[in-house]
Amino acid sequence: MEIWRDNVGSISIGRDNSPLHNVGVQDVEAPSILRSTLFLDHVGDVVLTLDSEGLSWDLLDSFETDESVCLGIKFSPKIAKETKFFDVYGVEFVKYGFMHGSNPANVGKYFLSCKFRDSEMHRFRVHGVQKSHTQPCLWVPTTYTFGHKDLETCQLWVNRINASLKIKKERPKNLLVFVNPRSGKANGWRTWESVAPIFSRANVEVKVVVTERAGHAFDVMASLANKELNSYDGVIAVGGDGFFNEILNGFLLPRYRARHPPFPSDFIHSVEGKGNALVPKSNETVPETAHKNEDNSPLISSSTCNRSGLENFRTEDGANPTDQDLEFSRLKERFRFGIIPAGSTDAIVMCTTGTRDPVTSALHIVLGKRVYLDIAQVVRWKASSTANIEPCVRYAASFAGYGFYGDVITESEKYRWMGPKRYDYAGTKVFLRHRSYEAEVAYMETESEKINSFAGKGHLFSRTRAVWGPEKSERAVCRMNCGVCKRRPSYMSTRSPRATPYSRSEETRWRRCRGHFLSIGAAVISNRNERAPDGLVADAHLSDGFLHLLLIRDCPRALYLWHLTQLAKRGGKPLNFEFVEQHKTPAFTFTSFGNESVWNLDGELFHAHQLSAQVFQGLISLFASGPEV
Ligand SMILES: Nc1ncnc2c1ncn2[C@@H]1O[C@H](COP(=O)(O)OP(=O)(O)OP(=O)(O)O)[C@@H](O)[C@H]1O
Repeated sequence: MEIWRDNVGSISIGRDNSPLHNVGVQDVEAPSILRSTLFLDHVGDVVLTLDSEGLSWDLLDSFETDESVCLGIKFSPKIAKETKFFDVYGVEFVKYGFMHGSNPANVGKYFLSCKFRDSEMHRFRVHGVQKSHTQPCLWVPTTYTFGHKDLETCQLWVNRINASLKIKKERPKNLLVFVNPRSGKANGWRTWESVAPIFSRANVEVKVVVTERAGHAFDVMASLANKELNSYDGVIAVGGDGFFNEILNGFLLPRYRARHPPFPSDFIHSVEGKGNALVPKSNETVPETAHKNEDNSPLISSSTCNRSGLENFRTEDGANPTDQDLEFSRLKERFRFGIIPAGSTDAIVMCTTGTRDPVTSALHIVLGKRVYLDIAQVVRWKASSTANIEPCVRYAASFAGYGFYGDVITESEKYRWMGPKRYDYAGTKVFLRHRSYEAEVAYMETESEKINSFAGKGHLFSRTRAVWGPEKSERAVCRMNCGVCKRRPSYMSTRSPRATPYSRSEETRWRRCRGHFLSIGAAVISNRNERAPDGLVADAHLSDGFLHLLLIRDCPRALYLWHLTQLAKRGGKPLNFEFVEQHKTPAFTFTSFGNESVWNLDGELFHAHQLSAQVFQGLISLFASGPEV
């Protein structure tokens, strides 16, 4: 290939070595190679090449060799030499101005030959992403500023880079952003301000709504027509898990209709089953009693509860979905959620990006990453022991917890002014109370669960494993491009994607346990956070179609403290206690035998005396690529 170069003119060479003509913005189909001599800020003259993959550059004076030798010492340039388009999120003109000569710290060879040069020229900046050297989950923005005396040459490059970025269809162009100014240490707005420039550099249009009260984001999401929502590529929550939960419910409650999980007493003892094996009663219907919403939740009015609760969606056995269902299904496929962490816990961000960093999250969003997330549908049947049955649906993306977890969230609400520290304070208070609650839980048994209980009846080793759960080395931790999350769970294999695991009652077996529990929790994802670095359940996945039911039976306070300290430790084994049961299940039901009954859904209060929950595999997608742990 013949290359012609000088310091003023640009060079453009096509695949066939023929010079290219200036390429317009629309000219996406242009030949794929462009090459010019440009000045790279803090480096010097480079030959810049654009091809279908990205940009690469070589120092002009070392075009043929990458290193120089002086007094027998080799000097290799430390500067980056390329950036791929999948890591580039924007390009922009910057004002005509100074470009700086080579930086001795960066370019060994240039240091030796002392080629410093500062001069004014036309400039453009390419914005990309790079992984931090110390923490692979942390992404940092990088900028390369190129300059040329000739404006047209810069224009040509900006147009060509823009054209290459435009064909990245997964990248968002228009987003709805909710900012909770009260999140965490009340710094939601500052967090948004710190990342907003990333969105403008990436040419993403944003409509920003700063919430004025709890429930505001829910109301906006619930009231938008599907057509209007469709004009956005997604919605971004600048806040914590509770705020994200509000937006998620505003999206799903008025639009997504799914068959409910069974009512807690919808079971009869299995004919072949011994002990606590149960099957759901077929064709059981739940009384549709109108009842006032007793939950003081600002999120869901009783009308929303009734509407979403009573419309059982039965499409899996032949019924046709309505136009509205089809419209929602299409919307759900393309629409994505994003979270810019500003809350007190931020477990969903930790699990989906591997870190808790607003800039990393913003970069995941503008680069159009996608990861699917399981969502738990929680149906409260009765808010209190004396209430009538009135189904009320809520969705949770991370966790549903009762007992200790419900009490901590109730207590912590009184100390919101403390910011994130309120959880430590409330946690200590609740721990010292050491209360247990009588309840009954029934969960659907899956094949893997059966294997565990069968193994438990064998020799001692197997039994120890069944009670204590898998050893750490056996855990398949969820990662980027996780294979487990791509599989359909075994309980779904013979059914349509819409079918729930108990569509055919004869195929499912449930197990029941009653007792006094310190806590009951259902983790949708691992829930890694700063207080539990491996998460509540280290081997939970983002979209494997399972809930991890944790039943923590009453035990001496010292043992419970031991369990909690294991949770707080990296590499700890919080589930390796006899009083802790872990069941991987797609659904469970719960009935309290006490008077108070408070659940914690994604960090938000939910009063429920009787409830059922089920998981929907990969129901929504997030602008994230999964943790790189
Ligand atoms: N403008 C507002 N004023 C008061 N509360 C608000 C406002 N906007 C949203 N909220 C409510 O604040 C609650 C908590 O918000 P968020 O989840 O962002 O922070 P957090 O509780 O500190 O973090 P985390 O949930 O991660 O622990 C949510 O329930 C949300 O409904």
